[in-house]
Amino acid sequence: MFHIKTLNKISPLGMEKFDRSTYAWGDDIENPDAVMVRSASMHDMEMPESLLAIARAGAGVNNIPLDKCAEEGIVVFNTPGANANAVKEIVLLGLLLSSRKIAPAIEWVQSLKGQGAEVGKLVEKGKSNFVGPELKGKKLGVIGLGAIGVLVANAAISLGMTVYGYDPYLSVDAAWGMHTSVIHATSLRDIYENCDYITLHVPCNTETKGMINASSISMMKTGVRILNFARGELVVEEDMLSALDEKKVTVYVTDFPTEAQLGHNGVVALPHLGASTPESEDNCAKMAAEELITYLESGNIVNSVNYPNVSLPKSGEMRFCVLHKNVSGTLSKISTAFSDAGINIENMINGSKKDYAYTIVDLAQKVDAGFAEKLTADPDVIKVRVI
Ligand SMILES: NC(=O)c1ccc[n+]([C@@H]2O[C@H](COP(=O)([O-])OP(=O)(O)OC[C@H]3O[C@@H](n4cnc5c(N)ncnc54)[C@H](O)[C@@H]3O)[C@@H](O)[C@H]2O)c1
Ligand SMILES: O=C(O)[C@H](O)COP(=O)(O)O
Repeated sequence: MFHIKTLNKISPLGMEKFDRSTYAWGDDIENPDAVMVRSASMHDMEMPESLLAIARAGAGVNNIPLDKCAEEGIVVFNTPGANANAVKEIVLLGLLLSSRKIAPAIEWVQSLKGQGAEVGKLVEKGKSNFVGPELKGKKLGVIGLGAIGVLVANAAISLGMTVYGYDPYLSVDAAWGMHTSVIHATSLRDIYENCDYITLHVPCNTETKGMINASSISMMKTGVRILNFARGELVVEEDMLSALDEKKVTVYVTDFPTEAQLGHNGVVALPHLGASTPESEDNCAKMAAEELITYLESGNIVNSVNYPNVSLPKSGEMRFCVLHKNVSGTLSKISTAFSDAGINIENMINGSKKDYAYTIVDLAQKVDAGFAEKLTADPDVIKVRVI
């Protein structure tokens, strides 16, 4: 029986993937084999010894201590692209919200309640306060051309915008999916100096944290509109609020509001709604559940963010799954341990990601599962599972 702890509300369509005869799940599970999470922060959580894997039903994994998990042999997954369409759609809304003064206009119209037959006249008189520019013909800079950035770039082309895209780590798949009219920005400066609208679609990490700050804003066009549906920490808050006060930035649309931003002139704040559609919640939950089932039942790793993706069709009678450090000699130590014990390896695969590696060993015959302890005795071996 596998036990899955849920730290957020996860779509039932995902949880239904787990077979009730072999899985139990809930938010009160103790000593779980796996965790399903959305945005709940796991940084201060004690990781139970039983924990083998964490699946983030979503894209951003900055709520999970990835290195600590890797050190403890806990494989972390996310669900690449599963919520990208939902975010693309809300970014299009964000572009319009940043241009057409829609939020204050809606608020103002509501304030006319009680004006009776005068409402029509008041609307016509007041509407000039809410004039805003069209998107067509304007320049949009997309920073980060992954699952979301590419969809946003392509959609903006359809709206008649000129799109600049910046991503020094662009994947081949993303390049194939991108509209050929997207202009290749070779530096952030290209984006900052040229664009009327800038939208962020990068992960939050040590490289990107605070990338929008006084210095980067100083390179931008006066009146620029900035959209942040990626993570609040990408933007230095004080610098953004000053830039709004100085009218250097016209509008900052954010999905990650803070106390200081609420009510600040030029801030359009949404309550982290990017992925909140039934479709994306279902997609993410289903993909996350499938990743956990695959890992727990076969040891194959698909879509991990802290261990390499390694899959091997199961052959033979017994499988050893070895999570280990990516240091030279470990792989040969593992295979030598089997051959020294006279155990024949039927099939074997290995992969590495930064400091960590994963090896799957299939054996033609069953051996004493206690052999796993022999492998774990090696200081470079983190965890061994026998399936
Ligand atoms: N608001 C929401 O609800 C919501 C929903 C989904 C994702 N997100 C956020 O959006 C981010 C992107 O999501 P995604 O699904 O497109 O992820 P993704 O991994 O498909 O794409 C991220 C892209 O950023 C690029 N990148 C990384 N570092 C970069 C840098 N320094 N400069 C430029 N590009 C860089 C990568 O090469 C990759 O192409 C997530 O990490 C998450 O934080 C927010
Ligand atoms: O990174 C993500 O996928 C989004 O921020 C969505 O977060 P959520 O699952 O909490 O809505």
